[in-house]
Amino acid sequence: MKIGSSLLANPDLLTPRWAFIQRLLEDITKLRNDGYEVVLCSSGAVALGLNMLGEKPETAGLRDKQAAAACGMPLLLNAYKQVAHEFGFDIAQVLVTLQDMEERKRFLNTKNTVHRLLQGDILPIVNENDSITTEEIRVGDNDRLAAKVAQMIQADHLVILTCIDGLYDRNPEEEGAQLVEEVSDVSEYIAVTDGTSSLGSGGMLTKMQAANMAQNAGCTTLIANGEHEEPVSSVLYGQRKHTKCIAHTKPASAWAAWLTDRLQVAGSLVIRDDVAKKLSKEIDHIRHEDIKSIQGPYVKGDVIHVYDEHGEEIARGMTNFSSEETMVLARHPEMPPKDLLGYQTGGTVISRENLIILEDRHLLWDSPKEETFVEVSDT
Ligand SMILES: Nc1ncnc2c1ncn2[C@@H]1O[C@H](COP(=O)(O)OP(=O)(O)O)[C@@H](O)[C@H]1O
Ligand SMILES: N[C@@H](CCC(=O)OP(=O)(O)O)C(=O)O
Repeated sequence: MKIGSSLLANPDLLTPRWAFIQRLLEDITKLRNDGYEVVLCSSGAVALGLNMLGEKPETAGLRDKQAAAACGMPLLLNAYKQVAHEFGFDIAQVLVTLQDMEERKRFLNTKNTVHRLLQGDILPIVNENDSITTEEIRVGDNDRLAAKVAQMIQADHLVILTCIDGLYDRNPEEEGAQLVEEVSDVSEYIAVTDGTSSLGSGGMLTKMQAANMAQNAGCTTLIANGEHEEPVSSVLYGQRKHTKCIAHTKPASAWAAWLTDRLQVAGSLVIRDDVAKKLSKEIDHIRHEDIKSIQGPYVKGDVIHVYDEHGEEIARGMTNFSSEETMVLARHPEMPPKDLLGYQTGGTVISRENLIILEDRHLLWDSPKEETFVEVSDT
């Protein structure tokens, strides 16, 4: 489950909302007794740390927020620790960065830690390590981070608690806005997800993106207002209104889900239209001679996005070469790759087992700006 900042910090005083934490952990105790394994993804560190620095949410910059997270994290965890103690269980903190989710080895390492904590009956509390992340290398919102965690542990449900009853069919401030109770295709709602609460980071947009990632991994997302006596179980047991984003009946494998549903784009390729048309039918990998242009820099092992010549995203895959190496290979298709790179290689840029062709179920990313691509034909 994921808990937004405005539920954990008093929006005016920026102090912990003890009563909410009490209700939440009491409810988690009940769920644990009912046999659920719970992982918590908690926001609130930045909001709770601002007072110590004399900063306000509206005016704090990135450096202020990095420092505020360092101030607020112990306050947040202390609150959880104290209340969990009352209910007779232990908590543990798992602080992660973007790379821990995006790099396969680190992802699996984090997964082992979370599983070991669950085995020990300890409640893992996950958050981004905001103090050491910068604008370019951060997840930035805990909605998508929670979806990554759900994907990691192959969760059945992701419950996102926020300050509103769920997704509305238009700006919730607009007259006549209606709660959407069930969503299959989240792409239908991306256009109506503008804006956040005063303490929030991603608003409904990142909740929809998170729901899509979870769906693809076979996990149903429930988005609900946290202001309730039994904030989570009442949603999970269908006792009050919320938004349910239904999991796909044929979820991707753990590998395919990790590869496809990502938090940041490392780089991109544009491939020739004739190859793009045959992809998945006659062609199942990408070779250096298929490439029209490259957007880097990226390194070997990064997951890159593949576009056709019209800017439509068609696949994602783990690359066998850095962007520099790919360019060298693509510019000299007539030469043996071994001679170009100085080591034995076949020149396949994305191998079959590392290439996922996108389906309707995936939210597509906009093509990066044209000027950021380097044409293979330019010398
Ligand atoms: N279509 C929509 N339906 C519901 N909320 C929306 C919608 N579009 C934007 N929002 C905004 O999303 C906010 C919730 O997200 P956010 O502020 O990030 O909360 P949290 O801190 O819980 O993540 C709501 O307060 C609302 O202003
Ligand atoms: N990692 C940040 C929260 C980021 C975030 O997603 O906030 P929110 O939109 O309130 O869930 C923190 O602990 O303050």
